Amino acid sequence: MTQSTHKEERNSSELSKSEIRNSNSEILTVSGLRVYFPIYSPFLRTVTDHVKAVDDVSFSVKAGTTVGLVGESGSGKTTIGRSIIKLAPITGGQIKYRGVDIASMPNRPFFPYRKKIQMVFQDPFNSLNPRMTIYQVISEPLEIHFKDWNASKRRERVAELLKTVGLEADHMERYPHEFSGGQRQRIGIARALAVEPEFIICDEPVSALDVSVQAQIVNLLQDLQAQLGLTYLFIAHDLAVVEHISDEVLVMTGGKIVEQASADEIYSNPQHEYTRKLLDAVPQF
Ligand SMILES: Nc1ncnc2c1ncn2[C@@H]1O[C@H](COP(=O)(O)OP(=O)(O)OP(=O)(O)O)[C@@H](O)[C@H]1O
Repeated sequence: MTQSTHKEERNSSELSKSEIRNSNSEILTVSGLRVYFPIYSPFLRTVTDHVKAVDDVSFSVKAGTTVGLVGESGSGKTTIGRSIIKLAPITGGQIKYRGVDIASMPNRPFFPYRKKIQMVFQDPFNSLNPRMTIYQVISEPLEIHFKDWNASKRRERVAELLKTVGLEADHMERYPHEFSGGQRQRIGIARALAVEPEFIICDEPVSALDVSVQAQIVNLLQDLQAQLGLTYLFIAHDLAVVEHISDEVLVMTGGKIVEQASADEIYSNPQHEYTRKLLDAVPQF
């Protein structure tokens, strides 16, 4: 990529960020999404059934907002997140990003969308390669998406990203095991931010952390949303975690969305029995 093309790309991404902040339009629309995993019988040597991990799911996410996706383990939350970035095979339905159907898109044209849509994973320790320095971890997506950047430009960007997530620039020479769980999640967030995404799928980003650290990471994500106009799909198994960060909440069980409402409505007037069950599990202080 030439320097001028790169500049144009940065300008257009800055333009789209201000558009995001100023618009309240839908950035992601999922319609009738199905993800069925085949169950193969080694005895019969054929597919005998399917796990309906995601079964006719529809929802949309407005730009600059957070949609919380809540449900118990195995309800299909991660599969939805993974299907948005083509890490899970889509059986049927549509996923539109800014009006373009990305579900049916081959990998090559999907590449620029993959830059706009990033994922933050649950377990920061497992998701970071222990043999890579923090510089290598964060600069990896830069090498993929900004191929014309030289090493000094990448170092500059990594230093800036570390400061953005509340760490020090000289942390880039260290290894993941030298950081606490909360710091490692900050590193995971810096890596996701590296390529200037618009939309971040946060897959249980605080579930592995102590409660006090959870609040710090949720606050950081909220600050970043305000600064950068980010849109989040925030996955959690616990309604308490999504309460403060979500504008809308989707409640999921058995591959289906059973309730969809604003965070306030979900808490004050839950309609579905399963939502009430999840609320009963929220600790009272
Ligand atoms: N690659 C796969 N092959 C077969 N079945 C799968 C695969 N991935 C997920 N599943 C199944 O799909 C269902 C939904 O899984 P998923 O991980 O999306 O749920 P989840 O709500 O995110 O749960 P958790 O919080 O435990 O990750 C589960 O029954 C799971 O076993």
